[in-house]
Formats: sequence, C-alpha cells, structure tokens
Amino acid sequence: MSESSNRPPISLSPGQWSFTRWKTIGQLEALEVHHPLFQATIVLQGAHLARFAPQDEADWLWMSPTARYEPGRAIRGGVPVCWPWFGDPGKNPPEVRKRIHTETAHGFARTALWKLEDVRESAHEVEISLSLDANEDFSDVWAGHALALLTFSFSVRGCQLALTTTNLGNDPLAFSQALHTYFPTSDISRTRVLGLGGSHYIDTLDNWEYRTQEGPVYFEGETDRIYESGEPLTIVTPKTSRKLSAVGSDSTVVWNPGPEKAARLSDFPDTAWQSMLCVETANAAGDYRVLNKGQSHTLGVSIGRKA
Ligand SMILES: O=P(O)(O)OC[C@H]1O[C@@H](O)[C@H](O)[C@@H](O)[C@@H]1O
Repeated sequence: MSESSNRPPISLSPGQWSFTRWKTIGQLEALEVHHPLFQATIVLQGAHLARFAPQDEADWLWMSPTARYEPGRAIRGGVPVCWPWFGDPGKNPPEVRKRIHTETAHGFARTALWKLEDVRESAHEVEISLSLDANEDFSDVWAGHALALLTFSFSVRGCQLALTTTNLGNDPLAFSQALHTYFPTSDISRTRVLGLGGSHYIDTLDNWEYRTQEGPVYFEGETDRIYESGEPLTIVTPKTSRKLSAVGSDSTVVWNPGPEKAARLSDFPDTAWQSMLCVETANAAGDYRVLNKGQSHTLGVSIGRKA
C-alpha cells in the first residue's frame, strides 16, 4: 500500500468536515472527532478506535497509560481489530491455520495501515469507514485475498463497529476474528459480565477444557475464556453499566491478564489488570467463518448505556 493512498482523497479534504480532523499521535496518523455530543479518536494503523466518550463523560474505552503509537506496534487498549485470525495461529481450526505463515497472534490487521474510505457527519452522528485490502502484500504471513471494511458510527447513545469481510480470492476463505474491546473499571474485583450464564466456554487457562458458565462472570485472577455465545451482554462496574449487542457473532472472549501475566505484557503497567477488562465480539474457535468467492460476512458490536 502506498503512502499517498492513505491520505484523505480530494473529495474528503479536511475543510469539508466540521467535526473531524487529522491528528498525529506519537508516530501515527489519526482522525479525531470533536462533535458537540461526543468525541472519538481512530488511528489509521489498525483502524484502531482509541477513544470514545459522549460529551462530559469519561472515556468508555480503556487505554493503557503506557500505550505506544509506533508503526508496526499493536496499541494496548481501545479496540484492536484481530483479523484475519484470532489468537494464537496454532490454536485456530486447521482450515484457518493452513493460511497462516507466522506465529504472531491476532492477525496482521491491527498493525497494518488502513485506508480512509468515508466520513459522514450530521447533527447527531458521525460515521467513519476504513478499509484494508489484504492482498499479496501480506503473502509472507497469510495466503488469501480479502477486503476488510470497518465502519464506526458514533452518537450520544454510544458507538457501533461493523467489520465486513469480503472474499476476493477464488477459493473458499476460512478466517477468525475479534473486535478486542478494552473496557475500564474502577475495581475489577467488583466488576461482572451478565448474559453468559448457561453458556459453554473454553477455558484457555485450563488446557482448553470446556466448561459451563454459572451466573455472571466475575474476575478472580487471570481469566481467558472463549464463550460459545453472541447474546447481548451487560458489563457492570462500580461506576458504569454498558450494554453490548453483537451481530454476526456466536462467540465472545472474556479476558483479564491478572497480576502475573500483566507483568509480562507489553505496554501494560503491572497493576493495570485491576482497572480493565476485555469483552471481545468474536468469530473464534468453532465459530470461525468460511466465505466462498465474492461472499461477505459482517461482525459488529454496538456499545451503549444500560437501558
Ligand atoms: O497481547 P495481545 O497479543 O494483545 O493479546 C492479549 C490477549 O488477547 C486475548 O484476546 C487473548 O484471549 C489472550 O490470550 C491474550 O493474552
């Protein structure tokens, strides 16, 4: 992808936007939205939502205070896009794994430079779309040709992400993915996720054994689970309640690194596990998807207030 293709096309010159402007954060280009009703920041690398907050509210997303904005480096916090595979390549189903020629987790989209497609603004909403053409440029790590189009919609009610994958290759394309959302909490020990009771999950910390969730998910140390559910969820923290509803997803990843893993994680303060959790809208494990030539699939999440 050439440098120039990532610059705003003439038709999208900054002068035509009222609420959106370019900004450099660290070494990366970003779009910053300052709407009277809300604020948001999207980094072009990774199509990474780094911030979303309705006016006069704290950030709805958690961002690591030690996150680094550097080319080729994943940003710790916000909403990383894991695509076209989720997690450790070796733990993916054979159909997904056979296309991957690297040991890097979570795919290449989160460190690739995406292209701005569209900015639409109104008195109530801002919608921004970015695309990534995963073509032969990525052939050293992955075999396939697919287009990822990610559309963000921001309003005072919350934010929505819709990630559409289209298979541009000739053969069926198997892939896994996740919108790896980091949420803040003032106290992880008083935080719970509702809506997963009765669901089966893979406990990746216990030999990938299958378990059944009883009641809400509480956090008592390191937690890393793939739930076989795409049902609506509520995240309750001491100060906030968020509603999540997914489309095109039958799996949800719930993750908190706990103290030992936190100490090993990049760009993550040792004690930060106490103030964040990830609830990831996914197509992971057995919920991977297969697209025939020309077919598309949309994975989406809507993050809102509890009604
Ligand atoms: O450090 P990374 O690559 O951003 O991954 C963070 C975490 O992402 C989660 O989705 C995985 O379930 C965890 O196993 C992993 O540790």
